[in-house]
Amino acid sequence: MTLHSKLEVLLEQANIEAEPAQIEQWVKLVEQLNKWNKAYNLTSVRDPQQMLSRHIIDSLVVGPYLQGSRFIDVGTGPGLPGLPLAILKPECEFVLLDSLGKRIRFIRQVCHELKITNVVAVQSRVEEYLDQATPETDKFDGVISRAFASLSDMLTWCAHLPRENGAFYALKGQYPDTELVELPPEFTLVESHALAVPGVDAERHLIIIKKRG
Ligand SMILES: C[S@@+](CC[C@H](N)C(=O)[O-])C[C@H]1O[C@@H](n2cnc3c(N)ncnc32)[C@H](O)[C@@H]1O
Repeated sequence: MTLHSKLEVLLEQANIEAEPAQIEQWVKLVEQLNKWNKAYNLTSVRDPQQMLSRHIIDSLVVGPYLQGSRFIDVGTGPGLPGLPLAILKPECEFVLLDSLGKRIRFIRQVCHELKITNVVAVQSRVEEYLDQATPETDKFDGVISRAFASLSDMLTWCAHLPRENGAFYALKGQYPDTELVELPPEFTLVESHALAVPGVDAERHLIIIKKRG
């Protein structure tokens, strides 16, 4: 089965509607991940067919929960989940941030090749990116992360990034009971969702957290 047809099946199973041009961009993203993986050590998933479910669909299932128009993906690595989401939501702006230069160079190269215009890739430690004095317009409706840090560390390092009423979206494996007990007191869990990811047997959960009002 080609990557294209396999992705079409997975998208249908996940109830994700997409234009042919978007499907083509996700396939090209997988091809770029596969091409640069050895040189840049981008992901431990080596099989492009596996990348479709474990990277593309696993990122896209977050899409329906995002509220707003400006997002940051912290610890994005090779652009996950930020790049698949930016392709899904071309009307939104995405900042993709990672401390490692080679991952940011990969994202810039992919954006150039795939003509993705709603992504800005930033090399920085998240703790050093923006500060309390940053205007609201430069802050974010959503701070997204996957496989980045404990909830407590993520919230502490990223507390200055959301706009007023903005949210944190953390993509986790098993439901993170222990991490939720240890949330810093100024934050509260607003929603959690068990996610079904076609082609992925492991548990997936989306945790949505906000600052207390
Ligand atoms: C395990 S990888 C996950 C990458 C991607 N989100 C994914 O799901 O495949 C964690 C990433 O976080 C980045 N990272 C770790 N600490 C960071 C920090 N303080 N600021 C920015 N990036 C950081 C690492 O360079 C790495 O690319």
